[in-house]
Amino acid sequence: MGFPPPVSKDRVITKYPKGYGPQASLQLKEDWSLQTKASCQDRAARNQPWDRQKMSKAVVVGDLNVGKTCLINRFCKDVFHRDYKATIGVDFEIERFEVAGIPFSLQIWDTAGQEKFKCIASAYYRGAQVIITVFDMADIKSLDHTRQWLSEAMRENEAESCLVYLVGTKSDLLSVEERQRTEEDAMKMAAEMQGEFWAVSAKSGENVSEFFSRVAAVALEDTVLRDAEGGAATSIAQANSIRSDRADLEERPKEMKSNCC
Ligand SMILES: Nc1nc2c(ncn2[C@@H]2O[C@H](COP(=O)(O)OP(=O)(O)OP(=O)(O)O)[C@@H](O)[C@H]2O)c(=O)[nH]1
Repeated sequence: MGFPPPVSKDRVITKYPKGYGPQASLQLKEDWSLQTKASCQDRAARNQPWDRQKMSKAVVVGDLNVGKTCLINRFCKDVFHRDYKATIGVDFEIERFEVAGIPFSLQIWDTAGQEKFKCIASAYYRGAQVIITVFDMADIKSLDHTRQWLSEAMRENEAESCLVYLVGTKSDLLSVEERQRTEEDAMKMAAEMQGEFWAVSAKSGENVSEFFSRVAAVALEDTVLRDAEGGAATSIAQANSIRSDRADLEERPKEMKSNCC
């Protein structure tokens, strides 16, 4: 089976990461629950094989051109491209973390915002524990559309509950006043979605790794608590379904793309 490569230092999360701000989140706690910490200590002591480690699926949705791919690329590869290249269908990256002492992987699915590719992308919403709805802070219409993106993602996903994030990108393009106004509107939308708001810039890197660290820490806790409720099989079953998603993505016949588009 072998050992996985070590997790890079900036993916080791020992302290519960803060949210974007007190008004941006419904969840203001400052640490993992005692149950989560006890469970993590227990798992770390048992040193479980890496192929049975916890994994969560996050899907990133939103209008075309809002900056979904750039956000993921900034976090996973630390690059930023100025030129727009539309995502065709879906793609994903896996980022490995160590959270509260245990290995944890976040699978981040980048989906196409273009209408003609939507039917490919929505087939991959299934099994997502985290839904990240993205809008462009310099294009207020894209904020209005996040409601629709979230409801479609929830419908296709079929999960009972999800962790919801509303992310405003391109914060570097706004003046202080514009940013303040847009953030106020976005925080209202996030509250309506029962989600958490973040403002980021893939160009400058502002808040990108803080955001994904927060997602990883919250998702790990959610997974641990679900396991405690539903038996240890939950996250392993989920990891298996994620693996089969990858196989599906690679093997799905080309005709699906041509039928859709
Ligand atoms: N100034 C600025 N431009 C950005 C930022 N993020 C993305 N962009 C630009 O916005 C355009 C679209 O970015 P993408 O990440 O490709 O958008 P997308 O949402 O993935 O688009 P689809 O794949 O069509 O759904 C590109 O030209 C990027 O350079 C940012 O933080 N600041």
